[in-house]
Amino acid sequence: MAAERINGKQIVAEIREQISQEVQSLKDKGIQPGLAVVLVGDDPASAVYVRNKAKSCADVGIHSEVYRLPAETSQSELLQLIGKLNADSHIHGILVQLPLPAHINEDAVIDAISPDKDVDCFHPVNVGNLMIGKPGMLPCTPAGVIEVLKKIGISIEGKHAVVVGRSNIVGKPMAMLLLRENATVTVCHSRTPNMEEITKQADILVVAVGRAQMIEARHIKPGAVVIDVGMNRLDNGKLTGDVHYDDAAQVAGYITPVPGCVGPMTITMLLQNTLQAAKNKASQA
Ligand SMILES: NC(=O)C1=CN([C@@H]2O[C@H](COP(=O)(O)OP(=O)(O)OC[C@H]3O[C@@H](n4cnc5c(N)ncnc54)[C@H](OP(=O)(O)O)[C@@H]3O)[C@@H](O)[C@H]2O)C=CC1
Ligand SMILES: Nc1nc(=O)c2c([nH]1)NC[C@@H]1CN(c3ccc(C(=O)N[C@@H](CCC(=O)O)C(=O)O)cc3)C=[N+]21
Ligand SMILES: [Mg+2]
Repeated sequence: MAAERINGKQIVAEIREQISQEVQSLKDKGIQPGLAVVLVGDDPASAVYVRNKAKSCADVGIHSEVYRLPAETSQSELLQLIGKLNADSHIHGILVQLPLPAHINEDAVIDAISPDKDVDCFHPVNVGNLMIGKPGMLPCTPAGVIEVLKKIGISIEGKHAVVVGRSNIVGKPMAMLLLRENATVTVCHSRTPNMEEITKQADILVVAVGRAQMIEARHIKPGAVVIDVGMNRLDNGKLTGDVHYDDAAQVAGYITPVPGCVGPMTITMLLQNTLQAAKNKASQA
């Protein structure tokens, strides 16, 4: 039996409709949520994401500003801009697009973002709060994956969730969010020798590796939910995930397409975090 393709567009549209309404009611109180996106250098993939983010903000009524800085921008210039955005009362969220050029220390940049405005949830304070289960900002890509599972009615509690990849951006926070939802979680990575044996036990398999189409039918338990976070550009210019879609779809119960699900969900969670940051500030005032 072929897997059900998860309709990301529909889920994204539903959540964005709700965000729009909440943005409007904040605006009625005189507050417009604002997001600043900072892009250093001219990586073409990053430029596409940054454009998508700005357009998505406009669609739901969030103010956005994009700062495009040349690749040779110094770390201190970047830190100065972050300081200015931290102090700007119209800006509730700050996102510095990663990766940064090699001469800039990413940790120093992330540390400089005010945790209240850290809509990526990359700042150590927010990562720590996530780890100990305190309420706060949630990381966009992992939060988007949890939303997708909930929207399609998959119960997470008690399931064996396997995450492939352990980056600070995706794999590690993904494992933490699944654990919060009471899954039993296993994390695989490049030193996992018997990966196929482990992925085959997954009821929910989340793949975030960055290797085009590496996960095939043989890695998947019949009926499993397969969530593909990967974004790989092929030589022909097409985007593809870390999962071999056609092969995996023969075995999986549900599967997400690339493009069309986790990417747009990530941006939707960014909008949600920006809205939340604006609401938090309004309630403090
Ligand atoms: N849709 C979206 O919004 C987003 C998509 N992405 C995409 O997700 C993918 C992963 O991104 P990111 O987490 O930043 O990538 P990283 O390169 O930071 O991490 C990749 C992880 O995969 C592991 N890995 C590498 N090779 C293998 C292998 N052969 N078998 C098992 N594990 C392996 C690495 O292990 P080790 O730690 O041992 O090196 C590492 O933990 C990329 O395609 C990226 O473009 C990323 C962010 C957002
Ligand atoms: N500080 C920071 N925060 C991030 O969240 C962040 C980052 N840096 N660096 C890069 C990764 C990647 N990422 C994506 C967001 C949207 C799509 C997206 O919209 N994808 C569309 C297609 C896009 C296309 O057509 O190229 C889709 O999957 O349908 C993809 C990838 C966020 N990231
Ligand atoms: Mg760097």
